[in-house]
Amino acid sequence: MTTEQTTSPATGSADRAQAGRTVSPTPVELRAVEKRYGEGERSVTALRGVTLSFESGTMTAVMGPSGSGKSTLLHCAAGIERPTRGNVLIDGVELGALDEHALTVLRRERIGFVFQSFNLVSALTAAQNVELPLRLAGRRAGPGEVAAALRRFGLGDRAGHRPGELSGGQQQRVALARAVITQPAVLFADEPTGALDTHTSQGVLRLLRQLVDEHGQSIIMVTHDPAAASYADRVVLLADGRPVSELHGHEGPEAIAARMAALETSATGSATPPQPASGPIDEGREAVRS
Ligand SMILES: Nc1ncnc2c1ncn2[C@@H]1O[C@H](COP(=O)(O)OP(=O)(O)OP(=O)(O)O)[C@@H](O)[C@H]1O
Repeated sequence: MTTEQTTSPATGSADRAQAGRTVSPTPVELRAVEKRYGEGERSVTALRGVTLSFESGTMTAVMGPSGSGKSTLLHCAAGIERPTRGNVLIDGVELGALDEHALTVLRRERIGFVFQSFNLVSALTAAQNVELPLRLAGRRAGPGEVAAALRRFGLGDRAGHRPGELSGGQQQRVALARAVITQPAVLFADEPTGALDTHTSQGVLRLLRQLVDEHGQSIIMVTHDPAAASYADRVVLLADGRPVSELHGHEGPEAIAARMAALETSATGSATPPQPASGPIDEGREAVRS
């Protein structure tokens, strides 16, 4: 693993280094990643040689027209799908070299995921949902660890509530607490505000930003929403399975929307992205993608 300790760009990196966890300067790297679905005439090439790296302690938004490959990129980067060609590295570890078990362990320990549809386990309380990734890894939460995680996301008084008793914004905050309880190298967010109203979305986006600025979390977020992308340090625009341009430095939603509009005009095809799992308790494993 080619990791090194660093104290920048945010204090959280220092926190984690002090806690004994190394912080890679490049937590996620894609090298010439291609992804093809199916074979022969009916095959679809979703990613066409994508080379991208993502810096530690930054938030990147991935945007592009429908069918441009955003979800596929996220799923390949997170080790949920295997590329047809090319390499993905998480914390310097090449995913293609890992067998299914090792990949599962790496996903569980080093990757957090939040989805548009929250993917909480409906039969479990907020606290049990947050603790789930630790339990699946065969660990118990430290004393007060789950309560502290819930408080951090403004849910200190909701620990015993089940998802059905929580608002959409509260459910997404439980999902965020669950995604970062393992201190992942990277947090992937797939349309995290897609099911929320504007006001609630802003609350969730501010929390994501706070994770980056105060805790050094690296975040990669797919979104259709220029307002959501404006919270990112960097916006990568995809078209037809390739990155075609980038915006840097907290561009306003109008500038991002204008770039998207230009891309939309040259978009090809449309997509039905893979649907995330949802369901009863034993889908908890799937819900945290471990
Ligand atoms: N499981 C699959 N089997 C076959 N084709 C797929 C599969 N998943 C995605 N595709 C195809 O790959 C291409 C990229 O899909 P992807 O879902 O990554 O795009 P997207 O940019 O996330 O789209 P959207 O914005 O509509 O969610 C599309 O042409 C899509 O039809």
